[in-house]
Amino acid sequence: MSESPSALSQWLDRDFFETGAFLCSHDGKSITFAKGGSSLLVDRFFPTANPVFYLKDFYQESYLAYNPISVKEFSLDEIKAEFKYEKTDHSPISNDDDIYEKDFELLKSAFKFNLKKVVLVSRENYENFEGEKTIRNLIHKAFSFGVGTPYGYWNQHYGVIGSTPELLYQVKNDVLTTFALAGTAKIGLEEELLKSSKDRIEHNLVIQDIQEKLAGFTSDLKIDDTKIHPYKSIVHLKTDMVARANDDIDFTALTNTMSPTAALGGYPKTSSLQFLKNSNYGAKYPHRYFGSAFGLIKKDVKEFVVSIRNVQWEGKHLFIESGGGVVPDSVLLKEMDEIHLKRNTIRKHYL
Ligand SMILES: C=C(O[C@@H]1C=C(C(=O)O)C=C[C@H]1O)C(=O)O
Repeated sequence: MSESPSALSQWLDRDFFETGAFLCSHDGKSITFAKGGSSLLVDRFFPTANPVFYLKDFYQESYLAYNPISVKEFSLDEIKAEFKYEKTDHSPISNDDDIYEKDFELLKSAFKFNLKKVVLVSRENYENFEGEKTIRNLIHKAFSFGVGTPYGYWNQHYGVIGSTPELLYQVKNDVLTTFALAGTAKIGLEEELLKSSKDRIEHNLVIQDIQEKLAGFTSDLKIDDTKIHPYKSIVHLKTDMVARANDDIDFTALTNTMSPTAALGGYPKTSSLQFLKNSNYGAKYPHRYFGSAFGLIKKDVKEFVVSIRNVQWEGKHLFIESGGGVVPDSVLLKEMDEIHLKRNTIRKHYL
């Protein structure tokens, strides 16, 4: 007897592979898939009860708003049964590590001014996005990664699929959940990371940044102790934060204010973004979604993750971006190692 097709395989069609999205909830309990429909550039979230996905521009207060034709929740078992990996070759063709080095030197002199931390990024490029085959492979990989929150979004021009360790915020009922995640080491070096003053400085700037930003939107903020957070072959410093959300919260304003936090932009926000826009990397890639907010607004939950630890594509061209926080005490070779640790963890699993 042949097996009957699952609800997921019946729902999947060409629309999904042209424009689609998915997001796993922070507690891992529900996985929302979306297909078809269109994306448009907006400055404000829609006042609608229908679920809408938003991807923020890293540098600007504007969003790609994705309003799908069909939205459905599927179980992890259904997803794992549907999306299988089909072998393919994505050899690296180039990277921007030379630009990273130049920006690192520029930044070191900029620290004399009003800057405490900037998150510099590099990327590696690979051959050949292959449409449905690549999307299926990447979805399989995002859900078999083992840590983080699987997410993805694509249209005919741009796409991103990954499993992120970082929640920007979740608001459920009147509770806002978030955390500071910054400070990185290889697995096995947990004690050194907890004791590293450079990593503590980077991390505490993220706590301070989130605390300052939440002040206008929440009350009763509680900040937990800083702990180790494992992510495959990497460990991070993580501090949980929870607050009571104000009744009249404006989610566009909250997302604009929170993103990017000092974990992805820098501290203070305005001058670090100014530095990044004017950097060699910013000049080469003036349009950027890496490290920005991606999320879902629906009636009872508002949830945004930070778009990192992913594979992205533009046209046929695939790439992985990775970054790390730079403070005045940072050393170039160590920062490059951190970028390579993050990049290799993603490349080994996904490509
Ligand atoms: C920028 C990335 O990660 C971010 C930067 C970190 C750091 O500087 O230590 C740690 C976690 C993330 O907040 C990335 O994954 O590329």
